[in-house]
Amino acid sequence: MTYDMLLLRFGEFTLKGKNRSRFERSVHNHIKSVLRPFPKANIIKEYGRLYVELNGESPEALAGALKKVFGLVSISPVRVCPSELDSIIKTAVEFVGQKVLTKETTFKVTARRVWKPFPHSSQEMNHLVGSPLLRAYPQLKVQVKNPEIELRIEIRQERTYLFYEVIPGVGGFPLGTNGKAMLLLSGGIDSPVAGWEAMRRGLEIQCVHFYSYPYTSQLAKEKVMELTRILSGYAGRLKLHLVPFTDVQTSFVGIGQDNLIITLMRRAMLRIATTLAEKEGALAIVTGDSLGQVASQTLASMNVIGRATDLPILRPLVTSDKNEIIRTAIDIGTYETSILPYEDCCTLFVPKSPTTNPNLHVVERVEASLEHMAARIEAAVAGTETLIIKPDTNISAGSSNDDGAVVNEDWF
Ligand SMILES: Nc1ncnc2c1ncn2[C@@H]1O[C@H](COP(=O)(O)OP(=O)(O)OP(=O)(O)O)[C@@H](O)[C@H]1O
Repeated sequence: MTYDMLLLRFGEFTLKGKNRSRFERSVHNHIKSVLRPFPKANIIKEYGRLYVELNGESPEALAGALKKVFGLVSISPVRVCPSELDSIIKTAVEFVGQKVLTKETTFKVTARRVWKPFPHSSQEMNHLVGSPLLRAYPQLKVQVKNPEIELRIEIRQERTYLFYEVIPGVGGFPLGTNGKAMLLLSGGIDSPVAGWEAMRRGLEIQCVHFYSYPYTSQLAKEKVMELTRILSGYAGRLKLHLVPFTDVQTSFVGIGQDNLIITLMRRAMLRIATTLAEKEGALAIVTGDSLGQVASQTLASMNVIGRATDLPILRPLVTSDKNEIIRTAIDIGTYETSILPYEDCCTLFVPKSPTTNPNLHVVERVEASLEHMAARIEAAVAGTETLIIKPDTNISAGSSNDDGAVVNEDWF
């Protein structure tokens, strides 16, 4: 099938109101970044719409890449012709002729006259194009409901578009148009999905990962870097803050409060993430919590943990079932990496039965009794190494090692 262009459709919000130019700029940049591997493709902007000229690039491959662009509602590969009746009929006959038609292929024409000065209404066009098609291809049979072929024709002033398919995009808001947030990224299944959902809602994210060397390995760290690399495919590039958490975490061990360890750890994570957020100008913290999934994700736990920060905590997965989360993880490409068996610091020193109902006063009293906690938290922030990761970053080759930060210069 020969197509000339891809027609891109966006949510209404991108087309109207005072945010329009900001939204458009963001979408345009995002499209440019995902289409970088297709040098012949050319983005054109016309009458508030975006099109991609194929110039020989594969429409399937381009549509696959464009499914990473937030705010994009649907994509149609189109043939184009001048907005003149003869030309539209000729192009339609040729276009349908490229389809494999069996003995009785059901079809219909759905025309839409957007450019009102065009002399034939949408209804008239259905007949004016349908009749020559029936004459040219006697195997076609008109069927209004669920035909095998629906030839759609959109008549605009600049040109007319003919197409069959409307391929769904991911929707949401253009990247970064709703502010900035810190994503607490573990190596698990949930937090990368939460990060993707947050980006889809227009948030720019920066990832924060806590590791406890030597209890957690270099491989565990590289796994999180790889997850960040995959997520960066949706953002162009992402910052990853790697926080040394060993000192803070081990200070909770052996104080006779084993059932509170996870609560204490999570609160410390939030305090560190809040400081990093302030430095980076982020206004929220995103986590992969899903209500009731584990002890630290009961409502009572979330309540006590969440009070360690003044920033809003966004939990995109809070009401999702595990199966739904896994399905999204597979779709966005993070699942295979998430299930690699490298340990997360949260699984260390964890008691058999952590509390599901921590008491805020008790937790605060325990925290107040811990020596040098503020200094340990400060040291963790100071020791944080920040990487910039892009889709083509080679994680194992240029990665940081356990002795300190070795960051490949190309990443910046
Ligand atoms: N080492 C870590 N670094 C950064 N954030 C973390 C870390 N461990 C946990 N988190 C954050 O806390 C949330 C809850 O973690 P937990 O391990 O209890 O649950 P989970 O359901 O297994 O989540 P995930 O699948 O994302 O690991 C995670 O989704 C993540 O946002």
